Amino acid sequence: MTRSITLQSVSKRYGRAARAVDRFTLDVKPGEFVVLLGPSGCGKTTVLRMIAGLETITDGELLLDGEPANHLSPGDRSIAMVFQNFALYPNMTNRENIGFPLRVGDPRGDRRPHVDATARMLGIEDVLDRYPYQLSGGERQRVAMGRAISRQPSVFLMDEPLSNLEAKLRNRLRAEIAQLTKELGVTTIYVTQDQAEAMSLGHRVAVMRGGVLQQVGTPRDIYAVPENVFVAAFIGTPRINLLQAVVHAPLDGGMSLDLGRQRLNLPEPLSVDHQLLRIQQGRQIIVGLRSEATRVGLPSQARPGEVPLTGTVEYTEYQGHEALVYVNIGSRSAIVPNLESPRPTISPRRLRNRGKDNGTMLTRWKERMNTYLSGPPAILEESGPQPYGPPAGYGPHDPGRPPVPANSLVVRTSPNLWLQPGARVPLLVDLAHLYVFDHHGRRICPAPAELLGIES
Ligand SMILES: Nc1ncnc2c1ncn2[C@@H]1O[C@H](COP(=O)(O)OP(=O)(O)OP(=O)(O)O)[C@@H](O)[C@H]1O
Repeated sequence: MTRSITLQSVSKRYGRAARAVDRFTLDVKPGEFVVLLGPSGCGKTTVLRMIAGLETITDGELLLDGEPANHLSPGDRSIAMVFQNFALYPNMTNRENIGFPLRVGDPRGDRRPHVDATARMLGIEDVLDRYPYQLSGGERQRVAMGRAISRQPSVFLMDEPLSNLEAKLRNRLRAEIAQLTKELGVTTIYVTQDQAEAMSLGHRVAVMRGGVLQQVGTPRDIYAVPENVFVAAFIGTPRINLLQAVVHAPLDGGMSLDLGRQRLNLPEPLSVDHQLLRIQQGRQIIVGLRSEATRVGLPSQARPGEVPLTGTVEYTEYQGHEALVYVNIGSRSAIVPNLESPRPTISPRRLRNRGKDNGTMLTRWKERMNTYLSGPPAILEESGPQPYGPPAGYGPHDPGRPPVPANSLVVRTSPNLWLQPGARVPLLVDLAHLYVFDHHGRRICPAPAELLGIES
């Protein structure tokens, strides 16, 4: 049996602290595999524990198969949890560990065939008669999964089950988990901080920040149409280039995005998406370009929709199958704070005003917007010369390497194109891959469906 899970505006407050989870709404279909993704402390585990019944729900409603479930005890929910630190009974063999849930259900039943079948599925038949301390990390995690499977749950909740394992094993087990949950067809919610893991495992991915759900969608959708700058920056390697810019839209001339020392000219006739940028005239915006949106090429080689820029090579990172070139184009990066560890916060002003004015539409709207993004998602202010240092998330950096300017644009190229630091390079930007975010961090290009009058 597999079941649906619905969270309707669910919140969790621990004591008097700010909400660890804030009005979280999600509908998980029977048999679906949904990944909760976000940095440390954003509330993922809390959501999982509320579904399992290990944490009470402060506000909102949990439905299992459409039935209210807030009041159900953990034992009545038919849910199995797998944690990152494999909680096995040390004084039981692995066979006894896997068979334990069966023993609880039917003390006299013959558990052997079931345990053997589960162990075969997980490839751990050889270690069944050993104790957990005699296993490798990967084997122990498989036994923990085996124990979860023997309960024949209708829901799997997995809390970073692979994070303690080394990279190769993690990749292998990741594939096994995908296969296993598909075979079992059990509804699964999987928590991780690793975007690559989320993208490869989830039918859908729910991105969280500071207790607030930012976006939920298929991996393809959240990569291709991130709703805000936080999602854009959290998904994808290398991290998306985010540049401070100003919309330049004179009444009598062409429209462009001013990046500092140069402009991205938007070709005429303007696309609908670009026409909608006109209302941002003179405003600070954020331009997002993934590394594959820009290539090294002369203006004469431009394909339709590509516009030229130039830059100076700062550094090249050889990756084997490709090279990442860090190019200075004279622009300034927009910094997305809290990508690593946002914490829910309540502003002192909100605290002071609490209780005084809780009625007006404007107040409620402001609250909703604040909650939606949980603090400013990007910093645009000039803050003097930026320190040189590798931008976070752009791959390994060892201390012996030359410093990489924080403002450089990362461009993906062929590994055969070796560009020396200091070289001037012509670049072509594919405007089909251009993102623009407003100063609140909301995506305005490609235009949100509701602005275009499209039902999403
Ligand atoms: N029992 C608790 N009492 C008080 N605060 C808690 C408790 N459990 C979690 N929190 C707080 O709630 C917030 C969300 O924590 P949670 O563990 O859900 O985040 P997470 O996204 O799962 O983090 P991680 O990826 O590091 O496990 C954090 O600020 C955390 O400090």
